Amino acid sequence: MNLFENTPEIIENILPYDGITTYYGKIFPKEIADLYFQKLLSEIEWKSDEAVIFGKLIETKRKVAWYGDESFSYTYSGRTKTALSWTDTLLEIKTAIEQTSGETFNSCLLNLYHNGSEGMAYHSDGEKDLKDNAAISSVSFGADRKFHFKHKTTKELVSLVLENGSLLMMKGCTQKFWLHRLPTTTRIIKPRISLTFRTIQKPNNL
Ligand SMILES: O=C(O)CCC(=O)C(=O)O
Ligand SMILES: [Fe+2]
Repeated sequence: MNLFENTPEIIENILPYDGITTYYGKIFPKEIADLYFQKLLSEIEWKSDEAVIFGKLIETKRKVAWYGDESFSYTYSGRTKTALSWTDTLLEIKTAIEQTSGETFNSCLLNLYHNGSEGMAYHSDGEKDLKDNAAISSVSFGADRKFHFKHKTTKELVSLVLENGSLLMMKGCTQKFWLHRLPTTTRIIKPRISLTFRTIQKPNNL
């Protein structure tokens, strides 16, 4: 596959200050992105996510999965999860992302949003297991969805559309200063899969 056949317009930094978030645009051609969407839909062990909201354990409609180099444990939204081993498809995508960005990753959190009624509320990914200031790259397949950033103190908003086959990379101090969310919408009736590649810090005794 030649990733550079259709070199997309790169937006080096979509944030005005306090972080670096690069939008690489559609790094996969449509046919390849559609194929990856179908493969991921059937191959990944999708599970409902669990979150504690007002002291109650809630199951999300959005499905999630967690893959990595080793059986890492990772705490996300207050719940601890253990990573499954990479599939061939995930390794292929990971290699493409690493080549495009020059960054490396050891794990990936996947999200499946069945339609626009499912999203993710404002948060930042600064959990203690994540390496400080390491890049987080988000690959999108399926329906195009809006993505919002909000500065934690100035409240400035930045919005973009994450397209089918696109790559967004959050790095530097982005997580420290900015929240991000995937807003819900009634307009979108098709599903979307996102892959967020991350670097989990290994405990010192491993
Ligand atoms: O689906 C997305 O693009 C965002 C997912 C996200 O922010 C996360 O998993 O932390
Ligand atoms: Fe996130």
